[in-house]
Amino acid sequence: MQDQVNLGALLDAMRGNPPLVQCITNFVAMNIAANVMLAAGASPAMVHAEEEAGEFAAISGALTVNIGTLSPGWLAGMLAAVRSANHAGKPWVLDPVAHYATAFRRKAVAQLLELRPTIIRGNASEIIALTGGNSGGQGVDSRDPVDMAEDSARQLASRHGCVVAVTGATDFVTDGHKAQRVEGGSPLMPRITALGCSLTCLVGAFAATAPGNPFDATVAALAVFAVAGEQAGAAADGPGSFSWRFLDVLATLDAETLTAKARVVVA
Ligand SMILES: Nc1ncnc2c1ncn2[C@@H]1O[C@H](COP(=O)(O)OP(=O)(O)OP(=O)(O)O)[C@@H](O)[C@H]1O
Ligand SMILES: Cc1ncsc1CCO
Ligand SMILES: [Mg+2]
Repeated sequence: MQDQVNLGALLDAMRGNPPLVQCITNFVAMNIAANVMLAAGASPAMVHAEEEAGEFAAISGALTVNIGTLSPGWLAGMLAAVRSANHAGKPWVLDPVAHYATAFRRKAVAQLLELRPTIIRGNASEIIALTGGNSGGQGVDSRDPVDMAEDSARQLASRHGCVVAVTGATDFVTDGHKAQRVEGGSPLMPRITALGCSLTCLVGAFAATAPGNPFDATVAALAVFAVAGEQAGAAADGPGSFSWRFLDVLATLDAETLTAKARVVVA
């Protein structure tokens, strides 16, 4: 029997002591991800230069690394930040955006995986391809259902000793032993760019709050997105109004509502 994650307590704990999270994310995501973090109650800093990324990781509560708009200089900054986070015992989250698309990305992700991420968060196509499976992904967009990625997620979690989150219509989280699904969200979410990248940063915020429990931290971040996405989606006229409504709902979502509305089930 798996314990229920105490979602409301984790949200209050995160907001009560807003974690500084170093977010190395892509050019597309930087603004929306920072706004999502601030609305949810975390403290993001987009710091990626090789000259300072390692120093900054040492003073952050967690680090997130997203390869969406990769270049050699950024990769050097990512590797410096990850080595420093590992040295300082800080959790770090990998978002392997479209890693299957080019040799440069594949090599970068292999290097990052060797440095043992605490958590990997990706869409179904990305997670399937990380175990060498045939994914239907096109560029940064998933073309596979989450249930097709569940075996890959379990394998990946066991192989790398990390938590793996696959997101989509219903999310799946595993540490290789236990697994849970998070239902909710809105079909409008994949129609706005970089919400997955923003979610990766929020996973980092919860991991900073609960560094000893990356599984619960991941479920909590996904549940916040699922509940806020569902509420924003119910009121939105399309992707544009969804985007601002999502930020407003994130900012007002309280622990009681999160606990009452979240649909987290054992897988
Ligand atoms: N069809 C859907 N219905 C409900 N929620 C969804 C759906 N698709 C995605 N989501 C939600 O959208 C959020 C982002 O997940 P998604 O899998 O789209 O990330 P992604 O593909 O990495 O996004 P991006 O690369 O654009 O940042 C998650 O909270 C996920 O649960
Ligand atoms: C559209 C896009 N291109 C590179 S990264 C990114 C954001 C979604 O992953
Ligand atoms: Mg993505």
